[in-house]
Amino acid sequence: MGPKKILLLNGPNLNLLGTREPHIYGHETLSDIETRAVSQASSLGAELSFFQSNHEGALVDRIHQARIDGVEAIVINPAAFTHYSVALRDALTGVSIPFVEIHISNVHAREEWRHKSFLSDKAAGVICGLGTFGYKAAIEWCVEHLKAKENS
Ligand SMILES: O=C1C[C@@](O)(C(=O)O)C[C@@H](O)[C@@H]1O
Repeated sequence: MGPKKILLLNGPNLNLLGTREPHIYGHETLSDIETRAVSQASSLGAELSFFQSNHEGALVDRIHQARIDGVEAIVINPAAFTHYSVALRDALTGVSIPFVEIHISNVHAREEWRHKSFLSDKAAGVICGLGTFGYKAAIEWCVEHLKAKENS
């Protein structure tokens, strides 16, 4: 059996990380996050691919492709789509791949409409407010989870 496949997805405006409201989202760029994620996964014996889009349909398509590619876990920061996308929820539940929802900021300490997520109740877990460290924690969990599943 080959290495466990993990997919990292980022939604709209996260391509602007580094310059986008740094007091909320910090100074790291998306490329910093993706590069670190690839090497973290590989050091844990997994294989990570990544994708960012500002378009809901493109993310839906990538989620469908994940099933064809044999991806076993998804880490997703759905960004603004979190708060209103039935399509992303249906795509994630439709492919039946466990996913971790992550947010860089603590959405519960922000505007009330950010408290609602269309994904959280379907997620294996939700991480928010830990900055970009949340990605690292989510990836580590995915690898542990997949290993435990394999050995059970
Ligand atoms: O774009 C984003 C980023 C975010 O998902 C976060 O990572 O904190 C929080 C969302 O409310 C927001 O729309």
